[in-house]
Amino acid sequence: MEQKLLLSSQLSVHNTLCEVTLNSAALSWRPRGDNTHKRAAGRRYGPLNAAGSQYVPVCEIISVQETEEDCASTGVGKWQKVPQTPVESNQHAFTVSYVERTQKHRWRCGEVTLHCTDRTLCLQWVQAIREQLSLLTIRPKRLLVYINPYGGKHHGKRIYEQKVAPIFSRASISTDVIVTEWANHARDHLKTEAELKKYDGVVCVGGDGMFSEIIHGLISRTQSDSGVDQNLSDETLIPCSLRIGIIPAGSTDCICYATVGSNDPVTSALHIVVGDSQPMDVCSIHHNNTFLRYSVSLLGYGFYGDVLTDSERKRWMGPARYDISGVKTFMSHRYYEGTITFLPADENVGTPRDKLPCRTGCNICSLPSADKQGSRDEESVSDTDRKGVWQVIRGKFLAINAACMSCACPRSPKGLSPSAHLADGTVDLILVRRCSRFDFLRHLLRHTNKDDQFDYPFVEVYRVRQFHFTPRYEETNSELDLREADGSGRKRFFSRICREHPACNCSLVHSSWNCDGEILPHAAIQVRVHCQLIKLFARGIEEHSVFEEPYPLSAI
Ligand SMILES: Nc1ncnc2c1ncn2[C@@H]1O[C@H](COP(=O)(O)OP(=O)(O)OP(=O)(O)O)[C@@H](O)[C@H]1O
Ligand SMILES: CCCCCCCCCCCCC/C=C/[C@@H](O)[C@H](CO)NC(C)=O
Ligand SMILES: [Ca+2]
Repeated sequence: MEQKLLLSSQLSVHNTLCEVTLNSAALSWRPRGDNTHKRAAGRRYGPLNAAGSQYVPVCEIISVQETEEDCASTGVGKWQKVPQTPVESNQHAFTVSYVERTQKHRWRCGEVTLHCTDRTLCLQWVQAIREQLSLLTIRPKRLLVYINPYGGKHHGKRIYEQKVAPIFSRASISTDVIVTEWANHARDHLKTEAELKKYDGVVCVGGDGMFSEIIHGLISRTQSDSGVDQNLSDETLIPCSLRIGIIPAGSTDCICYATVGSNDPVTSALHIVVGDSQPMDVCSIHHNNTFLRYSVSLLGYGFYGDVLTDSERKRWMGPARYDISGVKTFMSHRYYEGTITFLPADENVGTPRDKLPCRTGCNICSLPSADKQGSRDEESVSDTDRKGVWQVIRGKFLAINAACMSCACPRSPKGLSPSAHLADGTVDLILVRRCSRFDFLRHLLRHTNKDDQFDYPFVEVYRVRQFHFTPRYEETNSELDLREADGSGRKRFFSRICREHPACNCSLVHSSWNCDGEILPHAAIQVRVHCQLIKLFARGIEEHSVFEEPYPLSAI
C-alpha cells in the first residue's frame, strides 16, 4: 500500500545531496539523480527499499534531535569533524538515531545526520519525525526499573548506568529506579507497594532469578487485585497488563536469550524502547492445593535439580559455579524413581520433535485463543474435546525436565527443547531414563551442537498442558509395588536404593526441582500451563539474517 508523503526536501547526507522523504512508514534518502543504489550516500546506514533508497522504518527510529554542527557533536558523545565541503557547510542539521541490526540478533543504536540549508527547515523535519514517533502509542513512556546489584558478575548497576540509561533518556523514557537491597525486595515491592498505574512497564536488571522475582510480584499482585486465589490449582489466572523488560546481567540469562536471541543489554534496551510485545506462557506449580511457584523456563528434577542444589553452595564462584556443579553431578550419575502423569496437548500445536522453532510472529503461538492450550476461552469448549486423556509413566530417571520455552542460552544455543513455544499454552516434558554414563554424556553434549538430543531410546518427549510428579517414596501404599513389601516395607525400600548407590546415604532417594533456578521445597508437584499470562518487551527470535529486509518493501 502506497504511504502518504509527509515531507520531502533536498538535504545532504554524509557530503552528498539527497532527496529525503518522510512518510508514516519510513524516512528514506537517495542521492539526487541517482537511479541505482550503488552510489547511495556515503556509507550505508539502513537497508535499501524497492526504489533503491536507504531507509529507516519509523517504528525503528529511537529519537531525532537537532545537531549542533559548529562545535562538539551531541551524537554518541564523540567529537566530530566540522564540515568542510560546500554542501556540509550548512550549519543546520538533525540526527536520527535508529535500530541497527548486527550479527547474532544483536541490535545497536545507529545514527544518520541530515544537513539543511536553514534552521526553519531543520526544525520542520525534527517536528515531523517527532510527530510520527508520538503516534507509536505502544512505546513505553514511564518505567519502573529494579536492579539486582549482585546478579551474575555483580555488574548490574554499571550495565544499567552506562549502557541502558542513556538509551532510555535519548528515547525520552522516564524511569523510577530501585536498586534491590535484599533477595525478594523487588517481588515484595511489586506485590504490595508499587504504584503500578503510573507505569507502562517493569524492567529488571539481573538474571533469571531476578526475572522470576518480578513475575511472582506482578502475577500475585494481578490476582489479588482481581480477587483470584492462586492457591487453587484449577483457578483461571488473570493475565498481567504491564509488560516486563529484561536487561541481562545474570549467570544464565536464559529467558532473555530465548525471547530476544541474545543476552546483550543494549539489544534488550532497544526492544523496550520500540515497545515490542511478546506474550509468554507461565506454569503454576502446586503441592496439594498449596501454591509453590511460577516457572517460565526450566523445571528440572534429577540432573538439573542436583546441579542447582550443589551450585547454590558455590554462589561465590559466580557463573562458573554451574560448570563445576554440572561436572560433579554428572559424575555422581544418580537416578530417581517416580511416576509422571500428564495431559497431552492437542495436535495443532505440533510436537517437541517437529523442528518448527518458535520465531517472531510464530504461527502456533498466534493460533486463535480458542484453538490454543490452556487459554482463558477454554471453558467454552466442551469438556470431552478439551480434557483429553491423562497418561501415566513410571520409571527410573536421570532427569525429568519440563521446558515451557526453548531454554536457549549461551551454553546451549538451541536450548533444552529447541521447538518449544513461548506462548502456545504447553510445556515440553523431557524424560531421560536411566542409561549408561556414556549415553547420558552423549545426550548432554547434543545440547551444545546441532544434533538431536531426543534421538536416543532412553529419551522420551511429550508436549503437555498439565503434569503431576510423585517420587516413589511418596507414593501411597496402593501405588507402591506391594511385591517389595516384607513386613517392614519402608526399610526394605530404602536399603534397596542404598545398594544401588553404594557411595551414598539414604537422603539420595529424592532429588529437588530446579524451578527457573530456584529450589522447590517439595518433590511431589502438580504443574499447569497458563497460556500467555505475561508479556515481555521482546518479539521472539527474528528469523531473517542481518542482510535480509526486516519489513515488506512494499510497505516502505
Ligand atoms: N540485593 C540483593 N541481595 C541479595 N540477593 C538478591 C538481591 N536482589 C536480588 N537478589 C536475588 O539474587 C538471586 C540471583 O539473581 P540473578 O538472577 O539476578 O542472578 P544470577 O543467579 O547470577 O543469574 P541467573 O539467574 O541468570 O543464573 C535472585 O534469586 C534474586 O532473588
Ligand atoms: C558434561 C557436559 C555438559 C554439557 C551440557 C550443556 C547443557 C546445558 C543446558 C543448559 C540449560 C539451561 C536451562 C536454564 C535454566 C534456568 O532456568 C536456570 C536459572 O538461570 N539455570 C540453570 C543453570 O539452572
Ligand atoms: Ca510454551
